[in-house]
Amino acid sequence: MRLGGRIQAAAEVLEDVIERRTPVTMALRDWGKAHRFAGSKDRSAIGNIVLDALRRKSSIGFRMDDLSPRALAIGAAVFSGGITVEDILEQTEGDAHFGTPLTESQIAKLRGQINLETAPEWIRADVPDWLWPAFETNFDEEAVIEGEALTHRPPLDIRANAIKATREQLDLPNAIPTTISPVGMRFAPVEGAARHPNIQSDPDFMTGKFDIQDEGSQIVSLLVAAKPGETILDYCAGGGGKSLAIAADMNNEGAVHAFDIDKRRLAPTYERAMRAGATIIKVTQPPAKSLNHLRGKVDRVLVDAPCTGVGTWRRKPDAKWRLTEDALGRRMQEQVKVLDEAKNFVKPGGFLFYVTCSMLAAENEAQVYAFLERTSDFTLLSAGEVWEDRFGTEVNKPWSADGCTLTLSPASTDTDGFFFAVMEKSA
Ligand SMILES: C[S@@+](CC[C@H](N)C(=O)[O-])C[C@H]1O[C@@H](n2cnc3c(N)ncnc32)[C@H](O)[C@@H]1O
Repeated sequence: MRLGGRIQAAAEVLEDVIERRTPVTMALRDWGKAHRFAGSKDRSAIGNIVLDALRRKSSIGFRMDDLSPRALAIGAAVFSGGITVEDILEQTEGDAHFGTPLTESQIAKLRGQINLETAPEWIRADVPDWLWPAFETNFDEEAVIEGEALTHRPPLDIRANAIKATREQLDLPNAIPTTISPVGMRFAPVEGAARHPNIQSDPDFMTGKFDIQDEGSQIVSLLVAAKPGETILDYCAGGGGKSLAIAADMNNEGAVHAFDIDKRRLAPTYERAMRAGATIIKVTQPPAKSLNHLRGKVDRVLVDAPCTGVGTWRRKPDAKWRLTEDALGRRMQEQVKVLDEAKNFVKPGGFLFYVTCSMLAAENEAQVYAFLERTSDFTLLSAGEVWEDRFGTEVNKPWSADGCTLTLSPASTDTDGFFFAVMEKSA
């Protein structure tokens, strides 16, 4: 396919996502099925334009003075994808697949006629307007920087599985060591139409020497600071990503109980633990009463709570525009529930960790403070001290709204957004 066909295809996929509210992965898959002639390079080029357009929907719409799927696709190709107006003019001349040629007005806008600096802050930050007050309250003068950093293409991070290999032993050309996690390697964000290597077919992946995990997720798992021989409960384990990281950090000695209310989400954990050789992971299927034998006995309980996923907007940009106040409210209710359930497993003198991949105070600090209000036997500890114990003082520090909890973000730590708090149960 030529450039014009790719841009037009991206516009069709965007129409499906924006106007019919189809999830972007499904819309791209459906397009691929209906256009089997398109090669893998075309698919990745189209995917990049679509995802870039969704990451920067507001700011591209402002700069193009047009929020239509076609304007967003053209704008994304130029403002994010490294394609010049001249490229488009030259390569689409007489190309029926591109549809209507660029107008004079579009050309002027693509050349920067409209200054983004004149836009309201929520547009410059590409944060939905209804969420902007919450974002501003949390990040104050950094709010635009934090929002804008969530519009960049993400890197691809892997975690060396210490049970089987160090990161130095992995053969991953083009990956560089992550700067905070001592077990991570990073493939830089792709440029233009490129895509990340398919590392799932790498022999070291298939034999469990590494797993795919964002550095932020690695970091919060390391901040649990689990010691070999301890008993850990990962109460919202999902597919087991953090259980695996914790088991490796414990040198595969002790026990990591992986539980999730949703057994379909938990299912991949069996196979992943086997591949990683993480024999200390014990998967417990719902209902939660199967965990009764652990009540009051666990050294460290991790609550990786269900949340809006604001911190993952770089990877799932359609979620940004799909999010509603109702959905946020539902997640907040679930967060109260998981904290109140999980706390019962912590032994006296043990620790409760509250983690989300959100960057909204309502799901983060506010949940922790409300929990401490209604629970008398937990004390909030300084997560900053845990951070320094683990990572020292030289690396990029996360944001902290209160000096006690931590918020990792693309802008502060060059990771996905994550919130981390640690509470100790009185002895
Ligand atoms: C953010 S995801 C966890 C991701 C996972 N820890 C990982 O690292 O891949 C939140 C999980 O909480 C689970 N969950 C929601 N309510 C729950 C509850 N009451 N008890 C246990 N798990 C719950 C959801 O099913 C979901 O898998």
